[in-house]
Amino acid sequence: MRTRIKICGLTREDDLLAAADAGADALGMVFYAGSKRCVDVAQAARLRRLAPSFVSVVALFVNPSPDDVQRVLDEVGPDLLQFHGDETPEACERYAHPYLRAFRVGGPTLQTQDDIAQACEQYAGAQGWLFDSYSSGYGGSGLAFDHTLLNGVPATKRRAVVLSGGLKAENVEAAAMHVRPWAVDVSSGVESAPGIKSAGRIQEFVAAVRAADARLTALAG
Ligand SMILES: O=C(O)c1ccccc1N[C@@H]1O[C@H](COP(=O)(O)O)[C@@H](O)[C@H]1O
Repeated sequence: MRTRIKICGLTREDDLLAAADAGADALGMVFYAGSKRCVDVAQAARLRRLAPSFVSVVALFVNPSPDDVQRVLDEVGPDLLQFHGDETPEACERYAHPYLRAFRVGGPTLQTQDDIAQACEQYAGAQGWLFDSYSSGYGGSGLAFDHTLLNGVPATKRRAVVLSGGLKAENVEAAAMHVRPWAVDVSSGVESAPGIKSAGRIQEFVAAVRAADARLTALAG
């Protein structure tokens, strides 16, 4: 049992290296002008080159134009795309590139376990389903949601589940024990200011996830 960890919203070289050194499996960069964590393509390409082998790079978009996504694919070369807006399945799949579909749980169309089950079915082509909380912006709010709604995810699809939304060192162990996701994703919870990560907070977050893994392994054994 090893819950994968994505650290999102990286904007600085030192932060990216701190996340990799702490044991992150994935490093996220935001290409959404409405975010305080938005990076331009040139900076993202520099950051991407620093990512060590066997650590994935994820490019996050909110309702992007196809040209913008293609430019990031060509110039940054992310391993995964993350669509965090209102993109249709067709819009996510047009690049023939693996992607995460983010669902903003608690929003008008995602209120119940059935709503979530339907959303998962609609985006069956996604590499993973990322569950974030609904907020007035599109994400990175630091807000959590009712994790019991994830009982709507088909039981056979645990490997698709990425839990996010308001996670931090203080709550991720309990959240991982309850949801048992494949991966967790965090942005605000490891920051000292928007877009400025704290190496100490990242290390605490990773340690808390590993504590959940140890407890889940003991329970399984
Ligand atoms: O990080 C952002 O600024 C952002 C902007 C727009 C959409 C998504 C964004 N981040 C993602 O939001 C979730 C939750 O973040 P938090 O830990 O609650 O701050 C996470 O998946 C980020 O990748």
